[in-house]
Amino acid sequence: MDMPNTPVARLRGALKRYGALTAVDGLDLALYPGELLALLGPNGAGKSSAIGLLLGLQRPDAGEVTLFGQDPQRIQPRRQIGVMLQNATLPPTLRVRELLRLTASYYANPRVLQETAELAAVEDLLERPYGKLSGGQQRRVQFALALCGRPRLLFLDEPTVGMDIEARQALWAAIRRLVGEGCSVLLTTHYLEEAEALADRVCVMARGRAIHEGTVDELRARVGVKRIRCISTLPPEAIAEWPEVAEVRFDSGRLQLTTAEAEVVVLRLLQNDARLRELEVQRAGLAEALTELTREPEASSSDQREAA
Ligand SMILES: Nc1ncnc2c1ncn2[C@@H]1O[C@H](COP(=O)(O)OP(=O)(O)OP(=O)(O)O)[C@@H](O)[C@H]1O
Repeated sequence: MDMPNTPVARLRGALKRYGALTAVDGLDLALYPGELLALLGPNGAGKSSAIGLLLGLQRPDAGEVTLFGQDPQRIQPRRQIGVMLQNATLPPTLRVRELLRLTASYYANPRVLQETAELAAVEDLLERPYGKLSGGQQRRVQFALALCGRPRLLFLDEPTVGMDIEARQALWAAIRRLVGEGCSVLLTTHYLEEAEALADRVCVMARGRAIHEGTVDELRARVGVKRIRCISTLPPEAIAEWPEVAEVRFDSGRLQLTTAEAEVVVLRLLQNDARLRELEVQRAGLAEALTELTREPEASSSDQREAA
């Protein structure tokens, strides 16, 4: 799939191992100017490791990593990014105003302090020592620090953890505004509604790899799939031939069908099997779909991945 622009951040066949564990397993990922890409996936999928590679915090064992077309450890690309990681440690005695001034001084063309404070909704926290703030307030300050340098690219690793609903929605509004100004954003989140609210594109990771990439609508379309369970005398091989049926399984005496057209399939089942019993139709939610997408395929493959 060709995109017209050059990526602002890119991983090509990136591999990162920690001892015997492969955290990032030949990952290709590209982020384009002005887009918000959400990186989704279960705990340990490799999202933070992928961000660590893009930030130059870790070096890949194989593959290529570029930030604005350059090595991420070089100062020029680093000056154009803002970062909000999961475990930020900041000096607790410094006041928020001081932290913002200090961080802004690293950038060539930072925002004025008032604008940063307003964007991140930290105006009322400016005179408070960082260490005395609540968890949610500290996250807002970390967001302010990430955007104060007017970055072209923002890395937001689970930015709204610990925030109440109001703070979360204010942060979403701020992110939208930044993207509207042309800033690119790489976001990781476990809140699917956050990805739905913000992302142009999502990349679902599992076991260090990208297993699904596309728009939120495309992910939703996969979610649109329903599961039908029933006890039937119809042979599974015959049902597998029905055009609306994507998958047939036979498990503990029950048929389990996957389909995007549940009503049509239910009708055919009822028409063809007068003795059909225990019919159930389940819709996969977004969270369920992600679980489905990222399920460990075989015990053996995870054993291989973590083999000592
Ligand atoms: N510094 C490290 N040393 C050893 N193993 C690590 C290190 N960092 C990450 N890992 C392992 O690499 C794998 C990927 O971890 P990573 O933090 O990238 O996942 P993640 O998708 O960001 O997870 P989460 O959603 O929990 O933040 C995990 O199995 C983790 O235990």
